[in-house]
Amino acid sequence: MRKKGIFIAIEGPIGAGKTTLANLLNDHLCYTLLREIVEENPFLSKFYTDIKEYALQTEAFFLFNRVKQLEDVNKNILSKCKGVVSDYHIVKNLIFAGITLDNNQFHRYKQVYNIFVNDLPQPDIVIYLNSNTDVLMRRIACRDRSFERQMDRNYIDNLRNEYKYYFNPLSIKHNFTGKGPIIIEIDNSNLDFLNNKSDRKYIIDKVEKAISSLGGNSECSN
Ligand SMILES: Nc1ncnc2c1ncn2[C@@H]1O[C@H](COP(=O)(O)OP(=O)(O)OP(=O)(O)O)[C@@H](O)[C@H]1O
Ligand SMILES: Nc1nc(=O)c2ncn([C@H]3C[C@H](O)[C@@H](CO)O3)c2[nH]1
Repeated sequence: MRKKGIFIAIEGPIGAGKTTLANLLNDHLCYTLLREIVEENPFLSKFYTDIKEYALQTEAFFLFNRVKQLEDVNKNILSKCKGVVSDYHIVKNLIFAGITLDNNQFHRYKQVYNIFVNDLPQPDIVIYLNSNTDVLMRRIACRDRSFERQMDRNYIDNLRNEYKYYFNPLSIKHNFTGKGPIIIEIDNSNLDFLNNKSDRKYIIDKVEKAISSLGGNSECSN
């Protein structure tokens, strides 16, 4: 019998489809949805005009907000044996900070990250969503957030590479705490899980299989 609810986190570069998939999975599973803070970050739009200048404030804000969100979710949801679908994993702080901060800042940021992350709930399942850079750029443009209009292709390319490094099977043990989550890697370049039933089933089947291997419940109870 599990003592905690199943915790599923979705990760991947900007525009990979995390929020879209989190909504869809959550509708299917009837878990609690945890959404990342975006518009609330007062530094983010300035960050996109001058990454070097605003990186430290931006990364610090994201880190401390996520720590608070995950502490709350642990106390109020997971510990009551209810499941959570999150559209981020805390490791994204290191992935972004690794390319936006200078070496000195990153070294100090990582020390703070490590202090907090050990006490946070770790996901049981991580869905790593990826797409090629052309598709990511196209989807970011279609979504048309005002602060992402001048998105630099090199930034997205660097992010994709950093994600690849973090989710490389050889480095997963080192990058994720505890015994490590079940990782489900999905290339979302040619899928359309919003409109295509079989694409949706493809993902849901994988997730349900992972949930049942953990002794969890993937059926909606209401
Ligand atoms: N498989 C797909 N096919 C077509 N469009 C998609 C697909 N997945 C996502 N999209 C679209 O791409 C855009 C980006 O998706 P979404 O907002 O879910 O990405 P995200 O990974 O949450 O991004 P961010 O990192 O910025 O939060 C949205 O407009 C969404 O509708
Ligand atoms: N610098 C930086 N660090 C983060 O931890 C981080 N997390 C998300 N984002 C940006 C990406 C999208 O524009 C938007 C939505 O994901 O917010 C981040 N940017």
